[in-house]
Formats: sequence, C-alpha cells, structure tokens
Amino acid sequence: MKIVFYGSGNMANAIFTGIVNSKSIEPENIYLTNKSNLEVLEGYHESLGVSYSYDDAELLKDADYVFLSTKPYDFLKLAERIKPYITNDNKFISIMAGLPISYIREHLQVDNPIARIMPNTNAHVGHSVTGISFSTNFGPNSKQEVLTLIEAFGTALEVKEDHLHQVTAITGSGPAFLYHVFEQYVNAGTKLGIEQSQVEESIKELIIGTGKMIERSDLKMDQLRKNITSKGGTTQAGLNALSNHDIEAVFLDCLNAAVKRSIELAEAEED
Ligand SMILES: NC(=O)C1=CN([C@@H]2O[C@H](COP(=O)(O)OP(=O)(O)OC[C@H]3O[C@@H](n4cnc5c(N)ncnc54)[C@H](OP(=O)(O)O)[C@@H]3O)[C@@H](O)[C@H]2O)C=CC1
Ligand SMILES: O=C(O)[C@@H]1CCC=N1
Repeated sequence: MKIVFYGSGNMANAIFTGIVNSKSIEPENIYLTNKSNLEVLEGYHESLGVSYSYDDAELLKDADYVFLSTKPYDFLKLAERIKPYITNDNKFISIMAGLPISYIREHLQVDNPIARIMPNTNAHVGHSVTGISFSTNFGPNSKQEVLTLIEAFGTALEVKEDHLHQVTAITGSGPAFLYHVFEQYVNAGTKLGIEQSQVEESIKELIIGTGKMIERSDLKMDQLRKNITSKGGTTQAGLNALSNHDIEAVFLDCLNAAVKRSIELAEAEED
C-alpha cells in the first residue's frame, strides 16, 4: 500500500508518525510533500525513513490513499496543483476541518472516493480519536483498509458527515481545551506558594496517572471521583467550591464556539 501526504504539518506529522510507529506500513511506502519546506521533509526522511518528493506525477502514480492535510484555506491551491496528476487509483482522505466532501470533489473535479477524517494530535502516541465519514462510492474493502489505517494511530468513530463539526470541537480540538485547563491548574497550584517547576512536574504526573486510571479501571469517572471524596474532607470542600461555577456551561460555550467556526469554515469556502 502506498500513501501520500499533501501537507506535512502538525496534524499530518502526528498521523504518519503514528502509522510508522505501528509498523503497519513500510516507511518507504509513505510519501510526504508540502508547499516548500524541504528541510522538514528531509528531517522526517532521516528520523522515520519515509519518502518525500515534490514531483506530483511520481507522488500520485499508484498512490492508494492521498491525505489532504493542508489548512482549509490552502486547499484551492492544492487542488490546482494535483488535479492534472490524479489517477483512478487515488482515494482521498481529507483532514481539513469543515470542508465537505462535495466541496472537495467539486474542486478536484474527479469522482474518486473521498473520506473525511477528524483526528487529533494524540495520534503521535497512538491515541487519536478519529471521526470518519465516507463518500457513497467508497467500497467496503477500501473502507476497511482506511479504518485499519486509522486504528494504527488510535480509535475510529464512523459518523454522518454533518456530525463531523461536533467531532471536530469535542475531540479534534479537544486536546487543546484540556491543555488549557491543565495550564490554569498549574497556575492555581503555583499560587499556593509551591515552586512552579515542582507544581508542573507533579501535575503532569497527576494527569498521566488519572488518564491511566480511566484507561485501566472498570469504574466510571463519577465513581472514581467519589472514591477520592472522603465525607467532609478536602476533596468535598474543593468540589463544593467548584460547584459555585457552572463548569459545564463554560465547556458548552467553548464547544459551541468551535462548532460554529467549523461551520463557518465550510460556508466560507463554499461561497
Ligand atoms: N493541528 C491539529 O490538531 C488538527 C488539524 N486538523 C486539520 O489539519 C489540517 C492541517 O493543520 P495543521 O497540521 O495544524 O497545519 P500546519 O500549518 O501545521 O501544516 C499545513 C501543511 O500544509 C502544507 N501546505 C500548504 N499549502 C500546500 C500545498 N499547496 N501543497 C502541499 N502542501 C501544502 C504546509 O507546507 P509548508 O510547511 O511547506 O508551508 C504544511 O506542511 C487543517 O486543515 C486542520 O483543520 C485536523 C485535526 C486536528
Ligand atoms: O484548530 C483547528 O482548526 C484544527 C482542527 C481541529 C484541531 N485543529
């Protein structure tokens, strides 16, 4: 299987690194390209053993899957670049937030199968949650191949295309929202008077340990929380203070803003 990444930035990097680490595809069968940053391509060739090229005819020849991994507003220039070289073998996988399959097809001007995926950068460590939606002409064998590819860097969640806006907000952007919460937690912890570096190290370990508890325990998160909350103790006091703030409303505001932006990205390109 030959796969090609048009775009080798933050998200593509997490995907192809996850695929290489999973050993599911020989690195030399993974081809990278980008707009002009040759140094980046040479770096990945050195570190991961992947191939790279700027020759679109070479890249797309016999390419089974072609990842469209540019920012949404760079897609039109990408479409112009690759249109002359697309072959019947090429099945497209778009990671571009907001851009509908119909829009991608309109500008590639081909009937090739197109899938949209919404991964996140936890693909680096094989734990992406990736929403996926297929065009109607994506055959069952190819669908399975794509799902297997995605499972090389995390879990796949097949959804209706319209629901990719919500998936983008909840899990595509999700790691950034959680990083922001963790940063505020470190700031608060430091304000208690402990050395910032000690607070940062201990909260990093707290997050990793809590993640592993969620991964390994059979208990749901509310029970895991209750198991820490001794009656009349420190945790209950802290949770009482937290309940004075509508945390759910804060996150709903955050997620709705991300969904709104995803819809705007789709509408902006379709205008
Ligand atoms: N970052 C994330 O966590 C997530 C991002 N996404 C989606 O992934 C896509 C990329 O985002 P991200 O990786 O953060 O962006 P980056 O800016 O990190 O990467 C963009 C890449 O696109 C390349 N590029 C731009 N124009 C062209 C072109 N004409 N031909 C080939 N390559 C081109 C750039 O090349 P060069 O460096 O040479 O300019 C660069 O490698 C976006 O659509 C985003 O919505 C989806 C889920 C999560
Ligand atoms: O911020 C963005 O638009 C991209 C899509 C999801 C995460 N990053």
